[in-house]
Amino acid sequence: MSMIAAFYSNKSLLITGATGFLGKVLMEKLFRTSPHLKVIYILVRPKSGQTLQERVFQILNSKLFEKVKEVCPNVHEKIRPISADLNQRDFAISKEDMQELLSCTNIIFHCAATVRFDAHLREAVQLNVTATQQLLLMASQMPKLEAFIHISTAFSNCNLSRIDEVIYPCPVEPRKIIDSMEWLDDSIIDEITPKLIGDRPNTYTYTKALGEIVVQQESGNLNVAIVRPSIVGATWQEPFPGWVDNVNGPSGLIIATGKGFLRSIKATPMAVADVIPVDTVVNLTIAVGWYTAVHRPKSTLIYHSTSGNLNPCNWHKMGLHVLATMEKIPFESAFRRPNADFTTNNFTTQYWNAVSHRAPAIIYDFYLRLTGRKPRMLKLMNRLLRTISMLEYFINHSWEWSTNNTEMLLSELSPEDQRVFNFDVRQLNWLEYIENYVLGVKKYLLKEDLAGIPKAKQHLKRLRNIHYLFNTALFLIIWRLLIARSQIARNIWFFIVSFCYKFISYFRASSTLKI
Ligand SMILES: CCCCCCCCCCCCCCCCCCCCCCCCCCCC(=O)SCCNC(=O)CCNC(=O)[C@H](O)C(C)(C)COP(=O)(O)OP(=O)(O)OC[C@H]1O[C@@H](n2cnc3c(N)ncnc32)[C@H](O)[C@@H]1OP(=O)(O)O
Ligand SMILES: NC(=O)C1=CN([C@@H]2O[C@H](COP(=O)(O)OP(=O)(O)OC[C@H]3O[C@@H](n4cnc5c(N)ncnc54)[C@H](OP(=O)(O)O)[C@@H]3O)[C@@H](O)[C@H]2O)C=CC1
Repeated sequence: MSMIAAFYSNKSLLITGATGFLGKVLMEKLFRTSPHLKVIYILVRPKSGQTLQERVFQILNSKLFEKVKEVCPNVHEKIRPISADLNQRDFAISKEDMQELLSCTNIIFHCAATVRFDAHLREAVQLNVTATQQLLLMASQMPKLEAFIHISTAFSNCNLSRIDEVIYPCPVEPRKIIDSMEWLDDSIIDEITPKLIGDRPNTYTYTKALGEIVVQQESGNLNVAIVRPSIVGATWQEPFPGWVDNVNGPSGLIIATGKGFLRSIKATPMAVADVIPVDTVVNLTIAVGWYTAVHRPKSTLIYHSTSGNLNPCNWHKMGLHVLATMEKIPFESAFRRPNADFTTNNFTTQYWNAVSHRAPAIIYDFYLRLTGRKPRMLKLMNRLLRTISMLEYFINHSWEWSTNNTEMLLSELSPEDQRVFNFDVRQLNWLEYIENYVLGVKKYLLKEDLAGIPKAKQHLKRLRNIHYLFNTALFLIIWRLLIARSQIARNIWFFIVSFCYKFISYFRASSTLKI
């Protein structure tokens, strides 16, 4: 029997960000391994015209939760959605709900965040720092609380190249930043943002670092721990391989590559691609919840959920694996054949962006116009290039994360727990993982039927022929223009033609002689 699964039985948990990528996988695993847990409170806001109940219904009826419904048929009774907006004071939670949360919660998993790289500093501070502070205040009023687990990111200190499982200070105290956001207007915030974030690439990583300091400073007597995942990817094993439901991080780039939009990218091929499967992160998080509650470490422990130092894979290898998989499992209706070259400096990046990305988009838009349709490809391409430019920082640097606490925790688990809550990334086979990832993107994100693979392959063949035809036509046109204008080109042309003529004559003569 798993000790960790038994620990969560009969417990009341509170999860923020449960409707997000990581939160859903966390809920799924908790229900599947501890079907006797009492309740999971989730803080949810109404969104896209859906009520809380509709959002929960949609999650429970997704493929991700199919296995849960077998082991825990009354799962819908065990999820208690609480209307909350983490941007509001007291999260806009009703008095009754707040009372219930305060008196019943045993463990908190704080996953909610804005993960956008372009979030305005005010918005990022509100969600990633102030909301964490408020949640800690709530937690301090919970008599039954056993552990508070905060999800941060391994990139919160990405301005350093070697990162230990410790909290690093920031030059300006989070409390001062929180206060200043209340009275500074947007234009001043815009002006000071670059100075505050310093050598970090965006407000996301900066505010996640501030969030960690808040956890350390304001946790009082609570048992707290921080989990820092790196680049979270599709599931490795559970509940089934390759599950993913948003385009963040690598998933969007896999789509862009498979559909033939992304053909080159500025990346350091030998830099470590620190991707970590979402189920590995979730297993570690659940184990951390158990360990923090049961062992009550004296200080706040940080756990890195990274792959680089235990099972490294670089971007070059990953790119090759992705492309090789796309040969076998192509995506439907690709714009061009999947291919991806690495560029290493700004000049070649600009050149290939013009030649490989914008030029084909302009030609395609011209074709759309000719056929009476609205041009859209250049706009789409420009948005993609903007997105890529924001991700570039992470594929052009390498980091070394120590994983002492994570390895210590693994050694503390019973063999059964190591199996049920496996977060040993050394067992990950990258080739197999990437194949399942690409397949998962096709099935769960693009919702493409596998029966369409032969047609997709046919389409790629057609694109290859168009590519050859286009290149031949282009070559002939350029050559014709050159011959018309340059004596050197004419001389070369006559030389080639006479050489071919002589070669053919010699070949004919020798074959006649043999007869
Ligand atoms: C095992 C996987 C291997 C991966 C290999 C990749 C496959 C390529 C093979 C080819 C070989 C080349 C290999 C090169 C290396 C690949 C790089 C791999 C990824 C590196 C990712 C680094 C992430 C670092 C993570 C740090 C960890 C964290 O803690 S944060 C969590 C992650 N957060 C994010 O990822 C958020 C990033 N997104 C944003 O901030 C915003 O989306 C935006 C600011 C970029 C854009 O915002 P905008 O308002 O314009 O609109 P939005 O609605 O959000 O999206 C606009 C359009 O862009 C598309 N989109 C969004 N994200 C991505 C994406 N990651 N990749 C591609 N496209 C993306 C989105 O669909 C929208 O499309 P349209 O509607 O059609 O315009
Ligand atoms: N994905 C990754 O690559 C990585 C993620 N992380 C961390 O993991 C955690 C989870 O990330 P991930 O699941 O990918 O992110 P998602 O963007 O998928 O999910 C974010 C969650 O936060 C919720 N949320 C956002 N704003 C509010 C609000 N105002 N009130 C209530 N809820 C809100 C969202 O709710 P809603 O559905 O209503 O929008 C959603 O449930 C984050 O802390 C992130 O920093 C760390 C490293 C890498």
